[in-house]
Amino acid sequence: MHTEITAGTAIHVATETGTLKRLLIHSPDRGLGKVVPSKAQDWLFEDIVHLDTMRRGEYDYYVKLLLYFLDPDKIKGKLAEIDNDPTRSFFIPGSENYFDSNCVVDIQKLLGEILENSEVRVKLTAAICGIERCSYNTQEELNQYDPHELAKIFISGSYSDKRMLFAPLPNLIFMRDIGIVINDHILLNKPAKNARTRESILAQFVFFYHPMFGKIKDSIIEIPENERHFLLPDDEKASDYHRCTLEGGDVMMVAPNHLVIGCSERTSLYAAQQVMKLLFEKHVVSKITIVKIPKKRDYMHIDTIFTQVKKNVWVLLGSLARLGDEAKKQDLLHFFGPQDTNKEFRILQFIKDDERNPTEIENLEDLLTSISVQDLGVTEPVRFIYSGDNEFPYGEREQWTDSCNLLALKDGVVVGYDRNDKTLDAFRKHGYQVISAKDLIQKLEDDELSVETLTDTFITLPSAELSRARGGSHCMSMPILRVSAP
Ligand SMILES: NC(=O)NCCC[C@H](N)C(=O)O
Repeated sequence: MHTEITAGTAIHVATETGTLKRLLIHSPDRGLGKVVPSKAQDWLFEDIVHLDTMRRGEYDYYVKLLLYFLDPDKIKGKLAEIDNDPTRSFFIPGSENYFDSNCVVDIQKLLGEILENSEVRVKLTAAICGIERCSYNTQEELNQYDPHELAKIFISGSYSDKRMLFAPLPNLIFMRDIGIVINDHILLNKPAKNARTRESILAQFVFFYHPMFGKIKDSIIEIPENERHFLLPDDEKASDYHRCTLEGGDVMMVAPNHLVIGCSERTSLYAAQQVMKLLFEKHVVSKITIVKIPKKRDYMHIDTIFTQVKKNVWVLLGSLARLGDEAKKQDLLHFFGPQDTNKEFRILQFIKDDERNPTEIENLEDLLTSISVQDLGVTEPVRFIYSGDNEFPYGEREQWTDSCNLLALKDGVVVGYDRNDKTLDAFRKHGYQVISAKDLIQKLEDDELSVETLTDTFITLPSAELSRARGGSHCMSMPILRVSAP
């Protein structure tokens, strides 16, 4: 396994909290600095962002942290030099000082590498120019570009001289959504929103052509479109039962045998059903749970309402969980049937070869308990930490800024945003130490702490700008290799 990790070709994810060894990310690029207020919502941002703060003051900490955990040789001993470089060259793919890790991998680097092959360059340029309606001359011109500069253009939508060619891809920082590793397979997405279409084409080419994924080329799963859908008038398509869309934030590999799929604003029931069929046929997993959540911008994907912290610990939004139901039952007004968002909430579990007899699971806590106990073999009590400590109105407020969207670097050690004070208090009450990424990185650099001995820790990332983009550290990662603790 070790040689494979160094060579960078092992692909395997079977849990949400096994020690993270390799992942795909994308650092905020120049395209994010081009979002204007009138387009922010079309491009799925709540606001425009300050790019320099987002990079230097926030995202760069995420990268440094990931390097300390996954590839420390690339960073240890160099912190002062990195922090004192006003050009941030350490973080810029293609620059002389770029960290260039096989473990913390920016998709832009992989894209540049596949574009070095002229056949791939011609095909991908034609595909991008096709969806972006570029002229033939533009297509010819792009084919002549340096491959790594072309990768930047495809992602940012603009030339290095600042001219815009097409829209940016501000959401590519949310790498989770472009695909998901399920054991040793990769499931590619089918984005629900036009703003994310180009991302999925770039990802498709990277997964099919980059040698990092060469060994599993036959294990890349694409969901076929539904032929019934083609014949519907446009105005019926959006609400259509046969719509086929799926985004990675709705797919969670919780245990080697068990995949959870969210049906949400972004992932349709039809797509979930297709994935189930394909994965059961290929014997990739034996259990699939579908969690249907209200189609609301606030919830977007299931990883915005719950993520796993440790084999026996989960963070979740109380109002969509059992706690929310109990609170409602105590409110006599509920007999008069006010709007109940939970009525759209449903959990069904399907077992391979008995798909026609799914089991209904009453609430999120029961599902998460069964994953911890039955699938992961936990013997200690299963614990739930609620967004905003489930105190009104902080549960909802902090969920909006990604309190439930945490990335586990290893079992019990998670990264999340610093702004969710009540959720952080809840973590402290459950015995977690809370430490800022900045302090932790310095302590790792000074050998005052070590990654190996860290347990039950919440690492906070600065998040004023990042949270405007509507995703957290779970969304910003696409794990490719995790090694589970015995
Ligand atoms: N998995 C996630 O929840 N990803 C967050 C995606 C945020 C992005 N602005 C979007 O709306 O698609």
